[in-house]
Amino acid sequence: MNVIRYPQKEEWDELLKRPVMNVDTLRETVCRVLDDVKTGGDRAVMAYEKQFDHVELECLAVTEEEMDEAERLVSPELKDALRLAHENIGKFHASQRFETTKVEVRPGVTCWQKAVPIERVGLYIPGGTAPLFSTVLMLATPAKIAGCREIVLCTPPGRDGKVHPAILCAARVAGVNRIFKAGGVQAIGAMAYGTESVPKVYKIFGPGNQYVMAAKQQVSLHDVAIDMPAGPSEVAVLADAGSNPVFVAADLLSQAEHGVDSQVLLVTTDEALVGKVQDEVERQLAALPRKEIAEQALAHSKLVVVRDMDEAMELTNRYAPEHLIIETADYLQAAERVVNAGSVFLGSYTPESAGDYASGTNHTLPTNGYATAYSGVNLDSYHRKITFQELTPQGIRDIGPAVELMAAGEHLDAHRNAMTVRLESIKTEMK
Ligand SMILES: NC(=O)c1ccc[n+]([C@@H]2O[C@H](COP(=O)([O-])OP(=O)(O)OC[C@H]3O[C@@H](n4cnc5c(N)ncnc54)[C@H](O)[C@@H]3O)[C@@H](O)[C@H]2O)c1
Ligand SMILES: N[C@H](CO)Cc1c[nH]c[nH+]1
Ligand SMILES: [Zn+2]
Repeated sequence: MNVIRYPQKEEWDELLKRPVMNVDTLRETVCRVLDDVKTGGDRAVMAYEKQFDHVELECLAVTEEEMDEAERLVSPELKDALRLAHENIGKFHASQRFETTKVEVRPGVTCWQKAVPIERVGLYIPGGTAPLFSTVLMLATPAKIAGCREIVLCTPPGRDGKVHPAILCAARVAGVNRIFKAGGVQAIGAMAYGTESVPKVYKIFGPGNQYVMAAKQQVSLHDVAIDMPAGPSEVAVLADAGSNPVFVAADLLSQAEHGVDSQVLLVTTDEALVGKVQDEVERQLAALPRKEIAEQALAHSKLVVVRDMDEAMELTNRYAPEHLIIETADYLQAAERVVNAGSVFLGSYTPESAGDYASGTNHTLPTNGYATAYSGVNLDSYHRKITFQELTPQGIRDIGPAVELMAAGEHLDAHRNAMTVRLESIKTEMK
């Protein structure tokens, strides 16, 4: 990991750059695969499954027999863990339910909003580097609470042509309706356009690698809504002289192991902590089975020493990390100053792993600086808000003249007239 001591502000942008792929190469692949899926349907998806996932499929849909087989293969302990996580995620997301309140903005003018579930949603579950069955719970649990009628899931199969059993088990726990074997760009295309077997959905959710993230952004231009850009994982850890280097190193490695393009950042006010964290990273890394992946991610990760907490906060807010762990003595005060982050973990005993799996918050979060503008997945992501209004004759009298005037000012006479005919009708009735 590169150590950067007391960088000048002019150096921050360079320092905070993510290890992203060449945009043109990415776009070229993404557009080609999407076009093929749009025209070729299932056959194109299967051809790309062969090319990218090295698997020959005869059909994309997961069968009931495969679901039952998965149920037998997953240990009772893991099933219990899935149920515990499902319960906590459910509790937290159910607490986000929207209450409809009617507001009488003027006498006779009443407005309200209603949250209506998106009827058919598509969930993408990553499976290239690791089978992220926890993501099934993160995406399907709020979809179910929101009341989405049809929950479709796509995930890349293994080389044996099967979906990882824990993904299928989690899907059953969370109430997913239909599951398809498709990964990467071809999965996003299948859900965006629909194929012979995969239904076209109204909104696609879920994280993925840079191909998946770029494909979601591409289809969102014309074809389907998406939750947000959620790509390679990242974490910034904010630490001071009192922080535990063992915990800090563990937290950095927990995200570095996600993928070679993950990025982890330590921001500290204590120069002496850097060496201790470096030693710990080396020690813990040696014991990791996914050592090679984490090593590559660490190559473009940084340990940054800053002058004080003010600078630390400014730097992390500029970075807008997907996850921010604050392990400083004054973490509650620091938390107040967070403006840009996907999800924040407070104190020494709150590792990001807690939120990744089981505390209840959602782990599907904006990356690559998009935390400046997007929220992570939450209950509202599965809703549309439809507004309603009702005007009485009293309301028409109250706001009618203003509407007439404004419509005339915009030279929209038909708009003005829709109000005028009502005002006249009220006058006539009163006579
Ligand atoms: N932001 C979040 O909320 C969040 C949450 C969980 C995971 N993640 C991230 O999701 C990512 C998962 O990535 P992954 O690769 O393990 O799984 P993935 O399922 O996202 O990607 C695997 C698919 O990528 C496609 N692919 C691979 N190489 C390709 C190529 N050269 N050209 C075209 N397509 C190609 C294949 O079709 C394959 O099925 C990780 O980066 C992880 O950090 C992010
Ligand atoms: N940290 C990931 C989001 O960036 C989510 C995850 C799933 N499994 C483990 N971690
Ligand atoms: Zn993680």
